[in-house]
Order: sequence, then structure tokens, then C-alpha cells
Amino acid sequence: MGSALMTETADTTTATTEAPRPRVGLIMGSDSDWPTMEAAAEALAEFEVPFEVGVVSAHRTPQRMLDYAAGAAGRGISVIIAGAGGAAHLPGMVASATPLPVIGVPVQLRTLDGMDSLLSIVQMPAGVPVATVSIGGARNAGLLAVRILASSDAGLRSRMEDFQRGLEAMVLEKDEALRRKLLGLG
Ligand SMILES: Nc1c(C(=O)O)ncn1[C@@H]1O[C@H](COP(=O)(O)O)[C@@H](O)[C@H]1O
Repeated sequence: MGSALMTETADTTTATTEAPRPRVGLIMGSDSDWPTMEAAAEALAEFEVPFEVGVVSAHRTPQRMLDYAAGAAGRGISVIIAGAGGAAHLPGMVASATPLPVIGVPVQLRTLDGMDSLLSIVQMPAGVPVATVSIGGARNAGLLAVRILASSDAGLRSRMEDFQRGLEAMVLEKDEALRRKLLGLG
């Protein structure tokens, strides 16, 4: 089942080198979700976290969804990011069939501004958690997956700390630029 998904990696070595095993499963209900979900892939690639990508739908491919969720941990996946729009049952259904942490991304469709997706994902019954990010918040889903992995990976944790310092530096730089602009200095 897992072999049906595409494995992505930030590894830049030659094609003859065996690709590292994916640590994050990035799935979505439809290929039409990719423009939203791509930001999660980019965040994972920034941290050189190997991941796999695939379309898995609780509604349209229920058996594939169950097989994926049941097999992910055994294949070495540590975190699953699941994005879906509308009646977004995928993240919750996947969470019900795996012990792994599942991060849900509400994908905004043309109707209802993504509120339907958000509410479908966020309102889980007690006992089956899904960590829901904001509507369209795929980048944060990727970063949250990195943080989860970093909690038991010192190297990754230190990269996350560098990333956070970078964010802070960027804000301070913008603050300074704004101040100079307001004072007519720059
Ligand atoms: N919400 C779900 C599920 C699911 O939750 O299992 N499967 C597909 N979908 C969503 O249907 C929307 C429209 O899909 P199409 O564009 O393929 O018609 C997508 O946002 C997808 O995530």
C-alpha cells in the first residue's frame, strides 16, 4: 500500500543512493488539494525530513485509507499530515486507525470558506485526537510535524531553534525598517 505513494526527500545525493525511509506521511483527499498541501511538503523539505505523498480518501477509497493508516507505523512513519476539504473526514478516520499523531489540514473549497473543512476536522470525539491547524495552514502542519520529530531528535531540534531565531531576526529587521521609514530615515 505504502509503495503506491510517492516518496519525497530533500536528499541531493545521486540517484543510485537508496532514498531514506519516509518519516512523515503527507496524504490528502484529492489531488486537487495539492496546491494547498504543497506548503507542508516544502516545510518538510526545508528541514530535510523524508516524507511520502499520496491521495487517500476516506470517502472514495475507504479500504486504501484503512490500509494506509494501519500500516503507516510499521513502515517507519512517525507523523501523518492529512489534508481534506468539505466533509473532511479523512484526518479523523486515519486517526481512528493508527496510533501515530495525525495533523489535520482543513482545505478551503470554493463554497463555505473552508469552515466546513475546519469543523469537520477539529470537532473530534474524545479519545481520537487530531491536531488541527488553521484553514489552509499546511505550512504550519509541516512545521508541527518537524517539531514532533524533533522532540526525540536533537539535531532536528537544534535546526528548529535556528529556524525560530531566524523568524525573530526577520521580525526585528522589519520593525527596524518600519521605524526608519516612519522617521523618514530610509
Ligand atoms: N474530504 C474529502 C475526502 C475524505 O475526507 O475522505 N475525500 C475527498 N475529500 C475532499 O473532496 C474535495 C473535492 O475533491 P475533488 O476536487 O476530487 O472533487 C477535496 O478537497 C478532497 O479533500
